[in-house]
Amino acid sequence: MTMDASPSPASRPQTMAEKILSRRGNAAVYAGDLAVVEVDQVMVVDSIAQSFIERMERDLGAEPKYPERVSIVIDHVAPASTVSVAQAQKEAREYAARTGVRLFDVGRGICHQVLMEEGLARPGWIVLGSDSHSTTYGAVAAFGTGMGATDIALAAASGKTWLKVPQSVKVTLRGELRPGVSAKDAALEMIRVLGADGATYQSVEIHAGERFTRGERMTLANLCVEAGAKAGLVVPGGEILTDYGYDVPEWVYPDPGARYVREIEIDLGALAPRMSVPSEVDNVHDVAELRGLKVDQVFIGTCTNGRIEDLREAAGVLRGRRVAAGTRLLVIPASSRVMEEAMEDGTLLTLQRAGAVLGTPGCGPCMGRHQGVLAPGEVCVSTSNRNFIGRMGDKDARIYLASPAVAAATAVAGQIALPEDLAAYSPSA
Ligand SMILES: CC(C)[C@H](C(=O)O)[C@@H](O)C(=O)O
Ligand code: SF4
Repeated sequence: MTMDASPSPASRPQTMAEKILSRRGNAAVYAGDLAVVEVDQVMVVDSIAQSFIERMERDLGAEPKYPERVSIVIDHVAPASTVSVAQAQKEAREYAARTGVRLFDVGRGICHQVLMEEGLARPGWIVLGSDSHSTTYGAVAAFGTGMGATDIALAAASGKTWLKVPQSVKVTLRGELRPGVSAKDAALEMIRVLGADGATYQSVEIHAGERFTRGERMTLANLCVEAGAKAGLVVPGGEILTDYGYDVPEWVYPDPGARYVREIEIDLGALAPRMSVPSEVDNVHDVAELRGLKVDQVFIGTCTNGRIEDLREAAGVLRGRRVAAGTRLLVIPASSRVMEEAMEDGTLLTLQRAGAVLGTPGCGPCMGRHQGVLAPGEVCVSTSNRNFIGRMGDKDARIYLASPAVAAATAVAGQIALPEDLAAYSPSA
């Protein structure tokens, strides 16, 4: 279903981004060059589908060049919340039926999670999404990036895109996380160090050796866009791709001597659970400093932390305990597969018994469109990736970003808390 992605021979060492964008048949490219590249997969989300279809049919008068390389995912407001949303989704379904592009309908899950599960992002691929968190595909060494409806339509119509090859920032993660500290904490710390605009139009190349599972790598790559990054590429390591079924081609690894604009090191062993406080993602503090703040809603889910391991981590904290009176806990699995796994192993039952409200796989209230938006003055602890003003509802609501374990502990305590604070709340094992 795709072309030979291996790169043209290069005359000097290349970063991962430079390698992936040096498609065979083109000249080898380096940061600053313009590259015209074949695109392996184009992803369109529900919120953008209508303008995508308009660009394709009205402006370009074009059909998708390779329908099998285009996927539409109905995930952001799913099931539909209003008649106009329902109408837009109906048009997206009709478009998919008419053109033969893939459609993942209501309930299948969040675009990034679904594409990964379906093997529509693979090592060395170039994946364009109409969604900023398309950097997530870097978890499996795919160059994933977000673009607007026009660029996405041009890519679908021509099978190609053009982009300036980004400079790369090298982020090296050393040491080992302490118990109770997760990849989310490492990702938040990375954004703090990079800064909210610190990697604008750059590729964040994450060197973590054999650390981190594929899901954890998704969390790291997902957050990269919060530093403005064009892509977030995690250098493959360990066993991450063996259960995924795709080989990592040798050529994908960055060359020793490749040029980076900035190099950063983070000592994982020095990290405590972290939290991003309103209203900037890079405003990151230790959870311990924030303990005790009363919380109205806790949201566990999203493309950042709605995977099975995240739900299990939350269930581990909530088992035998109850969500505090006066606090709501909303749990939304990232995909139908995650939901099935969480049903099979009892994770959902544990969460439900603890008092969680379970939602349909999808984005949920992450961007404030439905299913749990916040009232003025409310405080939410969320496992998502953005805490901007008004992001989840009213502009006077406040959002704190954290790991699933911290979110779960907070739900039990009714105030910002760490799992270790819950001794007083544990009735049974
Ligand atoms: C709706 C979509 C275009 C948007 C994005 O680009 O990221 C959303 O997913 C978000 O997280 O804000
Ligand atoms: S879960 Fe949130 S961040 Fe992820 S794609 Fe959906 S709205 Fe965007």
